[in-house]
Amino acid sequence: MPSPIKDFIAGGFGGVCCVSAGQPLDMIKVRIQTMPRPLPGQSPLYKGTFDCFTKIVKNEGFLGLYKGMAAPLAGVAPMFAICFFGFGVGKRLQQKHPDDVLTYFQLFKAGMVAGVFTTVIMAPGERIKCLLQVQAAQGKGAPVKYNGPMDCIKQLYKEGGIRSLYRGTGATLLRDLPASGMYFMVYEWLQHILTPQGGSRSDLSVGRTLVAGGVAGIFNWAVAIPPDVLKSRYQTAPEGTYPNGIRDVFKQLMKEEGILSLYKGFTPVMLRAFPANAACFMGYEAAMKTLNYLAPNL
Ligand SMILES: CC(=O)O[C@H](CC(=O)[O-])C[N+](C)(C)C
Repeated sequence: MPSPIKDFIAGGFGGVCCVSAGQPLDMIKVRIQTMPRPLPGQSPLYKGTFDCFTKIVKNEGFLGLYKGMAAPLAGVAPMFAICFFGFGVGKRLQQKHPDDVLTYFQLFKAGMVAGVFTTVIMAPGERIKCLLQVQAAQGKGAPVKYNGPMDCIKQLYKEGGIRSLYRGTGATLLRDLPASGMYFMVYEWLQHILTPQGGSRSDLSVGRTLVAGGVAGIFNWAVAIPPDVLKSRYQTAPEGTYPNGIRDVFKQLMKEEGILSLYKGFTPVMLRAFPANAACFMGYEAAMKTLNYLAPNL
């Protein structure tokens, strides 16, 4: 019988693996999604993923790619812990008996439950992360508003209380409910179809777990990118820019940049999605196996 505590601990370890493997490409994604629109005759700040990568390394050093990583590590490990815990809850809510096998649609719904759980941490975490990443994009010499994640939390709270910290919650839910559903359903589906006949899903196979985790990450983001673009814009805009929330962001983007702007950052997102989530599920499964060995009754 899967234990909620083990789901929580193993999920947290999966999150640490995910951030470590995915941070540089996440940085590139947010920089591309939020770069200012070039004026007529000007060339864009970043011409693409590789250009953005080389500019960050040239202007800020290699460690520039890992700027703002303390916040994701502190936020993402608990977020993944809650996410895997929430997935477990979502599954249990639909089972009459712990051994009941769920359909893929039921796994999708359990993933959506995980999405609801994670938003509590994800919404403020993403707001802080995006603000710090965009601030870093302004380069050396530009005025620094936030001196790190804690200062960012304090200032946001002072400016607008909890509401300001949680700005973008609707957009985060819009992104993470279907995306998390997809994430867990695809992972379980691939684990199932890649398990050889006569083998068991619970035998840990590194190759199968990496493929299933990596592809689950790709499917997660295929669904998540458009709401993610709206969310990043909304969460990093000065107060009052979009009085009707992401509806205003959507209208402005459609008017000024067209439908393709909803896929801004597609390349770095997809380049990150496979390794980051392969590492995440590998970390989760390895931690779960270790916990089952060390503490079978937990
Ligand atoms: C948006 C996000 O954090 O997606 C997670 C995968 C990733 O690439 O970080 C999945 N999930 C939202 C289910 C935690």
